[in-house]
Amino acid sequence: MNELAVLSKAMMMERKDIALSIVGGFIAGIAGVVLFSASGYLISQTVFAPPLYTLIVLTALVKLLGLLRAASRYGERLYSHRATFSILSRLRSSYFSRLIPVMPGLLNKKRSGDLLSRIVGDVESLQHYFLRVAYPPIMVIMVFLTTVLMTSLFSVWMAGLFVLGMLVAAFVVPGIVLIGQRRIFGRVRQQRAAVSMEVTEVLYGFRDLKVYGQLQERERQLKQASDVLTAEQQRAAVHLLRGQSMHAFATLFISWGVLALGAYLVAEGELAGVFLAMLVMASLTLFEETAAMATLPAYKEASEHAANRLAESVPSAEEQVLHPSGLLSDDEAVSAELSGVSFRYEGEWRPALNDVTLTLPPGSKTAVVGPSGSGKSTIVELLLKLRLPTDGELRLNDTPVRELDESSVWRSARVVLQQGHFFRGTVRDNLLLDGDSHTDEELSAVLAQVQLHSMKLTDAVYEKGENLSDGEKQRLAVARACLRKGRLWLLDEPTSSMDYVTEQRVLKHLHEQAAEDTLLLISHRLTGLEDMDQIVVMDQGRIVERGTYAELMQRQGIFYEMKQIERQLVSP
Ligand SMILES: Nc1ncnc2c1ncn2[C@@H]1O[C@H](COP(=O)(O)OP(=O)(O)OP(=O)(O)O)[C@@H](O)[C@H]1O
Repeated sequence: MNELAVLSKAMMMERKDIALSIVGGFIAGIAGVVLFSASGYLISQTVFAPPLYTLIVLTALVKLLGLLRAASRYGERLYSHRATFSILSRLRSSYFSRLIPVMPGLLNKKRSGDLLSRIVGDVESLQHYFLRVAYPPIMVIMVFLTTVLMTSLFSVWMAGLFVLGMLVAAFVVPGIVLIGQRRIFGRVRQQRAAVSMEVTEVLYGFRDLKVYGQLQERERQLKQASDVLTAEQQRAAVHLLRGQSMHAFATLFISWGVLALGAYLVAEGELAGVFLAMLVMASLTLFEETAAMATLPAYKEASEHAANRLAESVPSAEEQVLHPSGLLSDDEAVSAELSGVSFRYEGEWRPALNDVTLTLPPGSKTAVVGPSGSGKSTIVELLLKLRLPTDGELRLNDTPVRELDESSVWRSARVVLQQGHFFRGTVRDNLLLDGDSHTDEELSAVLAQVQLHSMKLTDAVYEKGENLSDGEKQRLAVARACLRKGRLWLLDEPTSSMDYVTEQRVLKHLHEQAAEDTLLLISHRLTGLEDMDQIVVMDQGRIVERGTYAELMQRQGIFYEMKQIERQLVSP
């Protein structure tokens, strides 16, 4: 299902508000046409000095129509905007729910700035679809047909001219506006994506750009891209205004035509003169209602393009594997089994994991060691179902991971990744990330357990944890994991930036808390691994050695050599 199909579905769900807004818009449109026609008729009638009650009735009717028009226009705006915002929120949730599962792979292909531009700009563009694309033709057709029907009661010729005018206003003018529009709006979109990319690059790389003396140059490029975007947006706005002016000119021209034809029909005795002003006023008001048709092609094109861009960044609902329903139980420690698992990142020729077979029995403690780039973190990503194996099978609690609901996997896992993310807010906000409720006493106790005794829950945390040291960030990430309920601990170098004493205390606490759970620890240091049930040594995506600490030391293989090197480095 692409975004336009999602949009249509969302519109169906808001059908009550949409129906009410159509009724409101129709009443407002017809009330406007009748109001101005009645005013024209009233002015013409006064020339014949009619009885006072005629004028009183007409004046009262005009006032009543004025009130009706205002009230129904208000209702139309209220319901149509309410429907629009509900549709927008449905679109956002639908887009995000399809985006999240493919996010890790997507960031490999798209720059985050481009993705941001899609999430914000394109989803936002779709909000115009109902108000500016789907709604105006319905309204115009309803108001127009009713007016033509009423006009034909006075003169068929005049009704014919109205039809001609409508063809010009609804097809010819929008057709002309369409010429060149794709190019102009395409450039705006392209440039908007370019600016988003520049902004994210400058924001993410601010410090490095500054230190390497490149900041000014990047700022200059950003300003340049922003200036080009402004110029393109101006061009697009001028294009839209040109369309609107063309529409105003064409409809005014048609009203002059109505006046000329009316005068001719009056002179020929085919139309009573008292109706002339009424028909001219009706045409002026009717064509005012069609103004939205002039900008319709622009919004239609923008919405369709946005829908395509969104559809291209996430697989459609049909393409996605049916949402698996398997759940991991929180009551028992999780078991994991990788059988001949290989994994290759998209676009890479070399597999990050190559025929890996590994079992993590429930409640076991496993350490994974090995040189940088050997595939250790990739195992964690697969266990978290952030990515699926290219080959082989991965089972959690004896269920193939493909059949498990991702949220259930994430709920069962306590994760500390190498680069944990911290949000702007307080320490408390960052601890309560998963929405679980914990008392302040519990939170403070966990902070103490991870050796953050001096940190207060109200302490500020800057964006990306800028005001915390790397070791503090790691301890806060460990605290976050400790507060969760899952029975599978996945710790990717959780203590690499801590001093030796703190590291030992934090690891001791982790072992105590995870005593009954399954734990996988990726470690760059080879100390403190004596109590592990198994140690797995990886190199170039393969498991090259495995066993307990004692077994590996006795075998005097790769682990033993690594240990000797570490010992020499620590005490030369
Ligand atoms: N997002 C990615 N896209 C493409 N290749 C990747 C990606 N992430 C990792 N790789 C590659 O996959 C291989 C394994 O990476 P992985 O992060 O699993 O290694 P690691 O053993 O955890 O390394 P380190 O100890 O440095 O964290 C590396 O060659 C790396 O370049």
